[in-house]
Amino acid sequence: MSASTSRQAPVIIITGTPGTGKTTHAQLLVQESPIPLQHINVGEWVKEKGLYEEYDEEWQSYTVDEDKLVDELEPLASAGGIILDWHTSEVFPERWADLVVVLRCDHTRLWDRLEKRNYPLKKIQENNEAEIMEVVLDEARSSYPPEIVVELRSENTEDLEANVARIVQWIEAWRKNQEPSEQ
Ligand SMILES: Nc1ncnc2c1ncn2[C@@H]1O[C@H](COP(=O)(O)OP(=O)(O)OP(=O)(O)O)[C@@H](O)[C@H]1O
Repeated sequence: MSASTSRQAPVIIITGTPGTGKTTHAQLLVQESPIPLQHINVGEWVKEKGLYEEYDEEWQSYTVDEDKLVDELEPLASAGGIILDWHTSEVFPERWADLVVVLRCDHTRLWDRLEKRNYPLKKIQENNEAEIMEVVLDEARSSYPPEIVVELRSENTEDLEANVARIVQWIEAWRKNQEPSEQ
């Protein structure tokens, strides 16, 4: 059992290869959730709060200072009521997580989404390969108990809406579980 028993609201991690739809899901979930949730786009946080060691020009990405990141997020995770949106999950301690959603997408569709962002070819290839090899899914499965890791397809709007509805149902059930049982 996670540390959630002392929280009023859960910690939901939404992970997946870049472009699978984490931010799109998190934004809709904030709107649909029966309880207030704060969406933390971890990549943006890292930039805004300077939680990185350096900027890698070649890969056009930041090398994250993971210790600083975890320290910064700790109070928020302890309080609960957050969605952590990031392409990697193993950095977040197991005790934080109540639900880990891993978004998946067909790799050709993913390629198109990343191309639209004008990513360098190398970065598109790397992400595409990671999606095919299930890197993010494997990482989540090796970092959290299997019963809290859910793999969901994110190909189209129907998937998006169904996934968010499913997470909302999970939140309702989580809330019920937190209520003290009647004697
Ligand atoms: N289920 C979906 N149906 C249709 N379009 C989607 C879906 N998921 C994502 N997209 C589209 O794909 C693009 C990338 O989505 P988004 O920014 O949410 O991905 P991400 O996983 O958060 O990426 P990153 O890790 O780089 O932040 C956006 O243009 C978004 O509209």
